[in-house]
Amino acid sequence: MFFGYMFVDLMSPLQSMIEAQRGWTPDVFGMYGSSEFILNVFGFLILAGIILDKMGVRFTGQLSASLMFIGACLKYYAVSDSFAGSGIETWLGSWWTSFPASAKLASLGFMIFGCGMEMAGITVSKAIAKWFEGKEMALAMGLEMAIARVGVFAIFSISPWLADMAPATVVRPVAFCTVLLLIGLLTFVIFSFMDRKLDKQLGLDSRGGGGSEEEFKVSDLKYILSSKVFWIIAFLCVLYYSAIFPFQRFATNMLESNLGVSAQTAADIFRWFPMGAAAITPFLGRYLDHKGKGATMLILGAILMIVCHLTFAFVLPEFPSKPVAYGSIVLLGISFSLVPAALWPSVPKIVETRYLGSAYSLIFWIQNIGLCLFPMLFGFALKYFNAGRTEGMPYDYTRPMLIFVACGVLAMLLGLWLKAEDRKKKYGLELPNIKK
Ligand SMILES: NCCCC[C@H](N)C(=O)NCC(=O)O
Repeated sequence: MFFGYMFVDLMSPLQSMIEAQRGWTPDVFGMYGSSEFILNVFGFLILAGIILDKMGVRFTGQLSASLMFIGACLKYYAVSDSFAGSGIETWLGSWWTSFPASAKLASLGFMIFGCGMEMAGITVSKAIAKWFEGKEMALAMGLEMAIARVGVFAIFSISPWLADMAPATVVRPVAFCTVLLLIGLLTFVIFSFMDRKLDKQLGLDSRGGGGSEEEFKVSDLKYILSSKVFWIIAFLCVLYYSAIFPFQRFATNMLESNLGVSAQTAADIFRWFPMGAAAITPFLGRYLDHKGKGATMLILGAILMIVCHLTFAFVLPEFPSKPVAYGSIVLLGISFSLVPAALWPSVPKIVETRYLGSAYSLIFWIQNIGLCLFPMLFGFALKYFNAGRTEGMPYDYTRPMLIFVACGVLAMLLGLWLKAEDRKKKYGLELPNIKK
């Protein structure tokens, strides 16, 4: 997950460079960002959940890590100098000419990578639920997410540095992260040996099932889909994350534009966002394990996000101050700890273990629809509200940022609804995970 999250965001601090070197304008950049989720949205994630519940975490984990690596190799080729001037480039550049050939192939690679990445995400969640059921599950999930966030911090630091080495190029960071993904694949193979040992100790079959639980059937999906609380969690997830991950891809340029600083300085400021989240998420996970209050954390997280996005939209353009930027980034980091720390461990409380893979995949699927649409929507809004901008001028982010504010408001309302449902139906979302 560490290397996966690095790969996802390696281009985020390089928006200006990729625009200058490969002609990726903000709308192209936004569409490239969305491509990570396209195949998932068109059904791959549902299939991934079924594969996970049928085949178990070992097979699915290795398959997903392989897809991530294959997608990364394709993206590397797309931005490499050997692609420039090749026959494939000429052909890809001959249609839909406003979308550069390199962006088309990079997007295809990112799509394949995205299938693996999301499949790995649900696999890791199910594996943690399997290893830590009735124990420190939220802490374990919090630590996993913290490691992923450190990956984002690392790439916001490393990517501009690698790219800026003479001769400045976007190819170097892509190559670096592709190698890391190969190492990631190998680490999952090692995990698989450990997981097989756990199954032997627990007396489970080769896909990690066969204990007291019944086997998963595709028709079981109806139990998940007919649950109201499942839909509340799924919509809260899509709204919240749609205002985080797509924002993350534009945040460096937003800070560059609002503060009038270089891409490197902006990335140096923004990288503290995932780092703040990484530092706090495990503590919140531990708090949840021992004290509970999951639904309350979701509401609080959404409120903090609204405050931060309003600050980016209205305060920073008027007062381009670094302390204000740092303050909002840290607050957003706290929000980004509260919501994930509470959201993912809530899922095993509302569905049975045998369809946990499918439940996570359905939530990820709905979330991916948002993650796919919002970078495009935001990219288009940015271009639309900056119609008169000439090359080299900063972008005006004020009105586009209201898209993210609206997501936060709706997520907060869903959090309140979830808390009310939990009070009525006693799902235990406000209760601790550790059973004494
Ligand atoms: N590619 C970055 C998006 C990851 C989305 C993933 N479905 C997810 O929600 N992961 C949990 C998290 O909090 O990062």
